[in-house]
Amino acid sequence: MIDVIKFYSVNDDFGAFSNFARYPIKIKGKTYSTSEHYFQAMKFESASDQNDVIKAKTPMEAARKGRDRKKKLRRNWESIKDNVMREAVMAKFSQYADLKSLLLSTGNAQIIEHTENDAYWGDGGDGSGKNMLGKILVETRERLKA
Ligand SMILES: Nc1nc(O)c(N)c(N[C@@H]2O[C@H](COP(=O)(O)O)[C@@H](O)[C@H]2O)n1
Repeated sequence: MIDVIKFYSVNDDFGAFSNFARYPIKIKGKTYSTSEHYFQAMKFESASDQNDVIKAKTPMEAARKGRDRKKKLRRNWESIKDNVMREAVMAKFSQYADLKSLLLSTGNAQIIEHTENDAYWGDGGDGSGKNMLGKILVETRERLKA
């Protein structure tokens, strides 16, 4: 029984867990090319800034646009970002039966976004990061089991 699952690249065994995986999601009647597009677009209040992210051709481009500090970040972004991620991840895993099965197939394993590029959503590469995305995936799995 695997008790720790690590992912990062979309080509990893569990690469579908990455927000960069190409699964369009629908939230409040709008379609986003990936969960990364949704997450990055929600950083902004202005519809034109959101649309600029939404129209990005790749999740990496969406991330670059979302990280562009020339755009005006939502005032309360730091306090809402975990819930925005929860919403994106739940949308993705509830809208695709194959993804839901993959997530449920991990049983009770810990899930870790393993990367030195990210010490908040990921583990920072050496385990010192918060691994918030991994934790939200586990939370989502438990909600989908219920
Ligand atoms: N592929 C990739 N490259 C990076 O540089 C990353 N930091 C991540 N992590 C993902 O980035 C998203 C959040 O980005 P913000 O730094 O909050 O803008 C989130 O999807 C992480 O899983 N991935």
